[in-house]
Amino acid sequence: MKLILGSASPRRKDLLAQLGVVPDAILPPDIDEDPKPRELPRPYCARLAREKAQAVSADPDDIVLCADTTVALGRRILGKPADAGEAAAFLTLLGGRRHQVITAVAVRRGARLWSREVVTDVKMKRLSDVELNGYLASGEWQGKAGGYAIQGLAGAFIPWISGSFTGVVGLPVAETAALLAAAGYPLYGETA
Ligand SMILES: Cc1cn([C@H]2C[C@H](O)[C@@H](COP(=O)(O)OP(=O)(O)OP(=O)(O)O)O2)c(=O)[nH]c1=O
Repeated sequence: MKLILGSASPRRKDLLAQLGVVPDAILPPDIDEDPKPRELPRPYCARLAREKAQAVSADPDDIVLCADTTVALGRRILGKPADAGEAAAFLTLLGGRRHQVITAVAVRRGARLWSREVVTDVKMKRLSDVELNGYLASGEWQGKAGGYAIQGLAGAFIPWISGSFTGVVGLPVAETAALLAAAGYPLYGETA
């Protein structure tokens, strides 16, 4: 049995390491991340995590771990901004409001799949022009759902969350540990 992390995200590798888990291989899947018409954020996020897990090729006994993080403003899905202009638009929408960060985790072993979604409420303060421009110049928005990363400079914009900090960063470690255990991964070194 091998553990395959199906993710290009360095955050996910680091959060797994927090659990003492080092993947045997990292095989990022390449799937279409476009939402379907009228698709809501939570089902969208869950679908993407499952599709990522199905897209990684693995031996029947291997465990594949994938996740997706989606920022939701009401029914609206804010993905990874294409450019600084879109990041500015997202941050302007998010500032002064509460939004949700959903991370869906999917673990697959052969034909069996275990998955969970973790929803965290996040409050972002309204950003001044200096804060917004400084953040855009940092480049930290790149590759981040909603155009920000709580674990970096944008932490200064977030006075309050309710839910899972590691979920916002990209991999909720408590739920991930439970899913890995369900799939038979020896998390605490135990042998089957
Ligand atoms: C909201 C938020 C998101 N993010 C990141 C986590 C994810 O890497 C990214 C959302 O994009 P995802 O599509 O979930 O993941 P990814 O494209 O980085 O990697 P892969 O699909 O290969 O697993 O946003 C943060 O790092 N901090 C945050 O505060």
